This record gives sequence, structure tokens and C-alpha cells, in this order.
Amino acid sequence: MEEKKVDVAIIGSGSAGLYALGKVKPSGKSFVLINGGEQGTTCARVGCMPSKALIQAAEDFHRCKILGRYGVEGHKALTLDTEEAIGHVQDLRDTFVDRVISNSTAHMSDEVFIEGYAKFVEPNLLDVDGLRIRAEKIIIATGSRPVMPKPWAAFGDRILTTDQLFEEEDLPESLAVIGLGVIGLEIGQSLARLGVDVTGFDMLETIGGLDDPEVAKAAIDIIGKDFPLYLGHGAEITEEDDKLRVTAGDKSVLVEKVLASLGRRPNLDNLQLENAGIELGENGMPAYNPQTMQIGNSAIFLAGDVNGDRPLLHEAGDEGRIAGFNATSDKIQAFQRKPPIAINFVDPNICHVGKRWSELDQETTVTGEVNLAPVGRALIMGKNKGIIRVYADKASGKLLGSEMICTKGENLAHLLAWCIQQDLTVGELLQMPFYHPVIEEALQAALYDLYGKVDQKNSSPITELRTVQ
Ligand SMILES: Cc1cc2nc3c(=O)[nH]c(=O)nc-3n(C[C@H](O)[C@H](O)[C@H](O)COP(=O)(O)OP(=O)(O)OC[C@H]3O[C@@H](n4cnc5c(N)ncnc54)[C@H](O)[C@@H]3O)c2cc1C
Ligand SMILES: NC(=O)c1ccc[n+]([C@@H]2O[C@H](COP(=O)([O-])OP(=O)(O)OC[C@H]3O[C@@H](n4cnc5c(N)ncnc54)[C@H](O)[C@@H]3O)[C@@H](O)[C@H]2O)c1
Repeated sequence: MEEKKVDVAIIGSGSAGLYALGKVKPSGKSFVLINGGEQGTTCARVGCMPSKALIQAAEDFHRCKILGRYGVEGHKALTLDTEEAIGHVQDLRDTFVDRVISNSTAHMSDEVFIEGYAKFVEPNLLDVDGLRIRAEKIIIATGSRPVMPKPWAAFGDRILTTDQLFEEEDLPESLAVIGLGVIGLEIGQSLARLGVDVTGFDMLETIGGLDDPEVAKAAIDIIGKDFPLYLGHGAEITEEDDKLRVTAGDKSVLVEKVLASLGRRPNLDNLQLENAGIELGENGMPAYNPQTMQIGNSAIFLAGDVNGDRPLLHEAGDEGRIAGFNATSDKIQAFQRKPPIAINFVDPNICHVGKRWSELDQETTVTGEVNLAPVGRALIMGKNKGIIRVYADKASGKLLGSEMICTKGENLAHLLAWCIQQDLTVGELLQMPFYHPVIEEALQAALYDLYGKVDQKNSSPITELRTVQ
């Protein structure tokens, strides 16, 4: 059988694959990019971008509710054309997808961009619908897909994942969201704010993956005001006439549709990895180095959601870059990974940065916190609900991490991640400028609380100012 020979084959033209391509293309090595399924990336098609467009529409519509406070009359009579709302989300989604495709695969010839699902025949040999590709290096960037329990698939179009949600022509009257991680909260709150009767379920006693008990408690209280949350029981679904009954513990609701947001699983099972000459763990995952993206000592690299490690867009970007660099270099180079940061765009934002609460050694760690209730700017915005918790190493005063539910958390989380990356102490953070009145002042208050608990104090006689040397 005829074989096409290349230096590098990239499997998957999602974000990780395209970032890898960004390193492979200028290297001068020969390559192919192979993609099965829809083009345009998960992020633009069914992920980050349409979900944020939905959140924006919901937040703006919801905001109308407080206009009465300023004496605006008639706001209660505002209505929403839900078909138009979802149409707007789809228009924006299409713009983002077109932009991705026109900046990437649209200009690639059939010689280098191959459409179809790849599978391994031998360690360096791939098959794409009968086409054989022999590649010296292979980058697997095949992404992930929503978890859908097999028996639930029988409920047809009454059960949705984010793969279908943004294709819907209108919103359902009622919806059960099963799984209150990041997707369940973002979509659940948005749809509730757009008028859908939403009920949320999670088998855990927390939401949004929060593991700091104080932040989790605040989040359950705040988000629970948008839609009811039933926690601590796995949910079951049965059919009742043309509706679905969702039951968990002693709670039961009858709904038009269900959103299954139970997590995502790596797209590794369609690759016939058993032919790739690599060792697979019990869960079918190969062990790889997250600083080089290399699987063992093989010629295969694993980048993006497919490795299940940090399934976020900016991480897929970094992993693609690392894999692309190493697949085209003579020597494998290890790269430092950035401090973890995760932002859940619910209102108020739920964020975590650096070390998780459960990873901290409570013997050597101190925690500072602020409640958003009295924070001036938050009060003015009508968003003074939430809590920020910051963690530091007691002896050195180095900032370790944070969890929060807080308006503009997306910005605060970045500031904290940048400080952790710079290895700063709490005292050094307090020497940064804080404007007034801004939400950063809430963070400042949490840092003062933390500063009082660390051993390492600033040497200057005024904590907030450095002395002139
Ligand atoms: C609803 C939702 C909201 C999100 N919001 C955010 C957010 O706000 N911020 C954030 O940072 N992240 C967010 N994410 C996560 C982010 O979208 C992903 O981390 C990122 O898109 C992963 O990119 P990837 O390249 O690994 O995978 P993908 O973009 O999925 O690319 C993988 C590609 O490989 C193809 N493929 C699969 N198998 C094969 C095969 N055998 N052969 C050839 N091709 C194959 C697939 O069809 C696909 O085109 C969100 C995700 C979802 C679902
Ligand atoms: N803002 C963002 O950055 C953003 C937004 C959306 C998605 N994402 C990415 O998408 C990934 C997947 O999101 P997700 O929300 O699907 O996964 P997730 O892992 O965040 O949450 C899944 C939730 O489902 C629950 N669950 C699982 N099985 C259950 C069952 N049988 N009954 C009840 N609850 C059950 C889990 O306890 C968990 O809370 C995220 O890890 C993230 O990387 C990111």
C-alpha cells in the first residue's frame, strides 16, 4: 500500500493542534494536519465562545431587574424573544468559527490538510480512511467529548450536551442540569436568567469543583438563588409521557429537556493506541511528561484536552506549542508550566488560582479572607455577594493560591496568578498600587488579613511602601 511520508503528523485541528502547527510550519519540516469531524475548534464551535455569548445575553437581561432601584420605570414589562437570543448566540458562534477556519485550514492544500479520523497501524504509521501516513513524529491533539451515560442516549433529543445545545432553535420551558461543574453552572445560570425553569443536580456536596469549604458554602448560597441546587446524590432519568423525570435522593422533577454536564472524556479510544507501541495505564491513558508533552521516550506527543490534565484553552495553546517545538527539535526540551488558573464565568465569577485548598498543608499554610458584603464598589454595582480566600506559606509569606466567588473574579484571578508566577510574598503584593473605589480593594482587604498571619513581614517601616535604597 502506498505511504505518504512526513516528518510530523498532527492529529486534530482544534486549538492544541493549531498551536502545534504554529511551531511545526516555520520549522521547515514536512507535515500533515489531520482532522476528523467538524472544523473550527471546540472552543469556537461549542465551547468557550458560544457559552460566553449566552452568558452575556443572560447577564444583560437579568440586569434589567435592578433598574427599578434607580427609578427606571417599565423595566418589569421587558420581555425576551428567546429564539432571537439564541439566534444571536449562533451568529456570534459562526463568526468565531469562520475566523478560526479562515485563519488556519482554509488556506491549506489537500496535501497537508487531511480530513478524516486517524488511527495507528504501527508506531509511526497512521491510517486515515485508507490513506497511509508514515510520520517520524506524531502529535495527538484529538480533544475530548462530553460524558454521556449509554442508557441516557436513548432519550434522544430530550437530552442535550453542549455539543447540541447551541444548535437548538429555541430554549426549552424546563431543564434539569445534571452535573454542576463549570459547564452546569455557566449554562444553568444563563438559561435560568433567560427564563427557563432550571433545576440543578450534582452527586457531590459542592459545586463548580470548589474545594475550599467557605467558598463552596458561599457559592451554593449565591447560585442557589438563581436556580435550585440538589446536591449529594447521583441523578437518575426516566421517561414520563413525552417528558423526562429526573430523580436524585428525595428530589424529583419533570422536565422538557436535560443538560448532561458530567465532565468530558479524552478522544483516545478512536485512535487504536494499542498499535502505537506505547504503554497504556489501566484507564487507557498513556503516561506523558507535562513539561515536554512526550509519551515516554516515544516519538508521540499528547497535547490539549486529550491528556485530561488541564482542559482549558490557554493550556491547550501552551501544550500545542511545546509539542510542536519538541516534535521538530533534535533535543527534547522541558518547559515550565504556568500556575493553574480557572475561571467559571457565572455571576459572580467562581475562580481558583495556584494550589487548591485540598492540596495545602494546613500546618504550614495561613488563609486570609474578605466577605464582599461591605465592599464599596461591589455595593454600588449591586454585586456585593461573595468571598475571596487567599492562601500563603506562613514562614515565607509566599502567595500559594486562592479560591473565590466574586464579581470581576476573572480579573482578580489573573492578578493573583501573575503574582504567584513571580513568586511574590503577601507583603510585596500590598506594596502594589490599589486604586479607589475598585473591586481590587476587596482583594487588598483579604491580603491584609493574610499579612497579619504570615511570619515574613516587609522590612520597610511603612508596610505599603518600599524605602528608597
Ligand atoms: C461548553 C464549554 C465551554 C468552555 N469554556 C471555556 C472557557 O471559557 N475557557 C477555557 O479556557 N476553556 C473553555 N472550555 C475548554 C476548551 O474549549 C478546551 O480546553 C479546548 O477547546 C481544547 O482544545 P483541543 O485542541 O484540545 O481540542 P478540540 O478543539 O476539541 O480539537 C480536537 C480535534 O480533534 C479532532 N479529532 C478527534 N479524534 C480524531 C481522530 N482520531 N483523528 C483526527 N481528528 C480527530 C476533533 O474532531 C477536533 O476537531 C470550554 C469547553 C466547553 C465544552
Ligand atoms: N469557564 C471555563 O473555563 C470552562 C467552561 C466550560 C467548560 N470548561 C471545561 O470543560 C470541562 C468539562 O466541564 P464539565 O462541567 O462538564 O465538567 P466538570 O468536571 O467541571 O463537572 C462535572 C460535574 O458533574 C458531576 N457529576 C458527574 N457524574 C454525575 C452524576 N451521575 N450525577 C450527578 N452529578 C454528576 C461531578 O460531580 C462534577 O461536579 C471542564 O473541566 C473545563 O475544563 C471550562
